Amino acid sequence: MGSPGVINIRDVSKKYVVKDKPLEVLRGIGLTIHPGEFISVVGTSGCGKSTLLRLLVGLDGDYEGDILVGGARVEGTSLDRGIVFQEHRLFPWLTIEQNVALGLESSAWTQADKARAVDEHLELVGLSAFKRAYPHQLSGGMAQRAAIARGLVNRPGILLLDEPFGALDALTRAKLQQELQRIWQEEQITMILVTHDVEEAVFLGDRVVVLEPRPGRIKRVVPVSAPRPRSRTDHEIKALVDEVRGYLLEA
Ligand SMILES: Nc1ncnc2c1ncn2[C@@H]1O[C@H](COP(=O)(O)OP(=O)(O)OP(=O)(O)O)[C@@H](O)[C@H]1O
Repeated sequence: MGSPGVINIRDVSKKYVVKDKPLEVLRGIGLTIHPGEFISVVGTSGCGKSTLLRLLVGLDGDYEGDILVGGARVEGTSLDRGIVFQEHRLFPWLTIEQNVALGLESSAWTQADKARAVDEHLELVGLSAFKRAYPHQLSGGMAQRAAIARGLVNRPGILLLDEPFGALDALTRAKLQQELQRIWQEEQITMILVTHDVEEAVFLGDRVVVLEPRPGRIKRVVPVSAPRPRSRTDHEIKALVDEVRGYLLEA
């Protein structure tokens, strides 16, 4: 675990059945994601972003085309792919430490290795002092950091993030974006972030995938070559934010 494989998404299409009628949500999605890359996915509401993440994580195997990780077809969920959602999904009756340890439930590690990994990941997200606290004692941003620790504790090669900062205020959000950038650089894993926030997508991504709706298709893949650590006031970042916004308005 830990060394991410290349992800090949080949001609992926997905339909749901709504009221006995097929609803085409994704059509002909093709993308190769390199190990250690940070990919941001943006698109208007309902264009299939979360659906694409569900297919990548292996929560839904009912689609056309292929999704391969390290050459092997995605079949169900895997300890090698962590996921973080918009709501932190921490259990209120467990401490932060116990919640993070849940990410290791099905791992074959020894208790000592598990305890060490939990401590290291609480440290990574700056929550060591809160390990014995309960979720209601944390702010929204701290709870989301705990969810990121839980997603990473198993040392997956890939972390999928579905609007992880969507419910946070602007300042907390900006802080967590910086943190996520640092964590991604430290962990050297592949991250795929779904977001509505174009600035966030450009600030964090090596490439920004712009989806167009009905059915969801890739409209553009925009490379972001600005050096890291990045600044939001960087000219290139600002110009790319405008460019991506332009594509979304056309979509
Ligand atoms: N389980 C399901 N059954 C039927 N339709 C679904 C299901 N899940 C999603 N859909 C439909 O698929 C389309 C894409 O949904 P999805 O959640 O992937 O979009 P999204 O781009 O993530 O949206 P948002 O940005 O609003 O979160 C929507 O029209 C949604 O109603």
